[in-house]
Amino acid sequence: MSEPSLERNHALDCRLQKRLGEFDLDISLAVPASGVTALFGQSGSGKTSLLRLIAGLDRPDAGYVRLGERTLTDVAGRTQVPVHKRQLGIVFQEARLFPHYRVRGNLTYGMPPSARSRFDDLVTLLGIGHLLERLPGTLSGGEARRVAIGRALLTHPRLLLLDEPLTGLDGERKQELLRYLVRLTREIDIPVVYVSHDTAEIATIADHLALVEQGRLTAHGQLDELMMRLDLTDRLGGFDAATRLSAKVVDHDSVYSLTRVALDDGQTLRIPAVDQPPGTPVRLRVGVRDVALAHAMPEGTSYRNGITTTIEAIEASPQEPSANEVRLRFGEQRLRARLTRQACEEMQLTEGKTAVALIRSVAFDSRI
Ligand SMILES: Nc1ncnc2c1ncn2[C@@H]1O[C@H](COP(=O)(O)OP(=O)(O)OP(=O)(O)O)[C@@H](O)[C@H]1O
Repeated sequence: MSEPSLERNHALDCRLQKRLGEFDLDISLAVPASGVTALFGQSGSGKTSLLRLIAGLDRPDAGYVRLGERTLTDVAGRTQVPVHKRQLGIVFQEARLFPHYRVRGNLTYGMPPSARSRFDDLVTLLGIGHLLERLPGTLSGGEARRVAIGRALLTHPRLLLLDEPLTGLDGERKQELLRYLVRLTREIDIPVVYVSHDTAEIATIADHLALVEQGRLTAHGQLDELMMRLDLTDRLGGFDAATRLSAKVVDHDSVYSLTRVALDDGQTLRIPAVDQPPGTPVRLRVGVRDVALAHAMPEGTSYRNGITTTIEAIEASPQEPSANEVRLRFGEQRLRARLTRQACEEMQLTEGKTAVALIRSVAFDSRI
């Protein structure tokens, strides 16, 4: 098996083959050195099997795993570094805490002295300070997982592996843990591999996406870029075709409970109030159906937001015979819209033309 060259900006490189009964896994994956990489795929596509091979819990039939310059697995070279020596923080669906140790003991178990200075910050970040003297049996599912994540991080890992960390939690607990995870992954300088089949969860937390289908990696890259790919609309359909936009808070309008945010080319949008000071980066989500196009900003409309864009591509929607997918560019950012083919024809929309994208204010979700 030939090995692709090791790229320096990757935390982890692997090429793994494994036969599991009838199932055949054959995946090459490079995990970027920063941000959250989501492994996304249907149930049974091979996400957990891949994670177990990376973690060293299973041995591949062929291939290798490298963490930076370090080889963790190499079948040809007969290398298989044991799980606890891999410098990986691993959190599976069940928290797997030591039942007879208090939370504090669970957190400090295996903690190197160098991590002591980070203990207080991490406990605060995960909101588990009030739980330190409790036994795991008295914790809720979400609390136990926060402790498990804290414990994994205090071992000084070079990569954090999270396997469906929100599974089994109810709606409110799920949102709460997701908020902690988003904050945590922004603050820590450790790359994260995040396994999930929940598109809303991934859209909230992930920077990169690896699409796993039937034991193969079928698409891989920045999530925002993949969501712009019209050819993936069907397979990423669960993401409810949308664009994620990065913006910065400019100011607030307390009378109407709106916040004005600036896009990277200076154009501004009004979104439902976000409780963040000016200058804070926010991520916005705009559904493809929440965008309309006009030749110019119309008068007397309920649309509050118009962005001047250039039409980059127009393609027939694979999902709706009556619709076209339109990709628009402004500055360095892009936006997708789904319009009827009839509207495109009547407005004579063609690639390269200027169009104003009209977006309903209420269509924005800020990233927690
Ligand atoms: N030890 C095993 N023996 C036989 N088949 C296995 C074994 N382990 C996994 N499989 C099969 O491999 C496939 C991939 O399983 P895997 O758990 O990796 O999927 P997944 O994408 O993580 O699914 P889910 O989202 O449901 O957790 C499944 O068809 C599973 O039945």
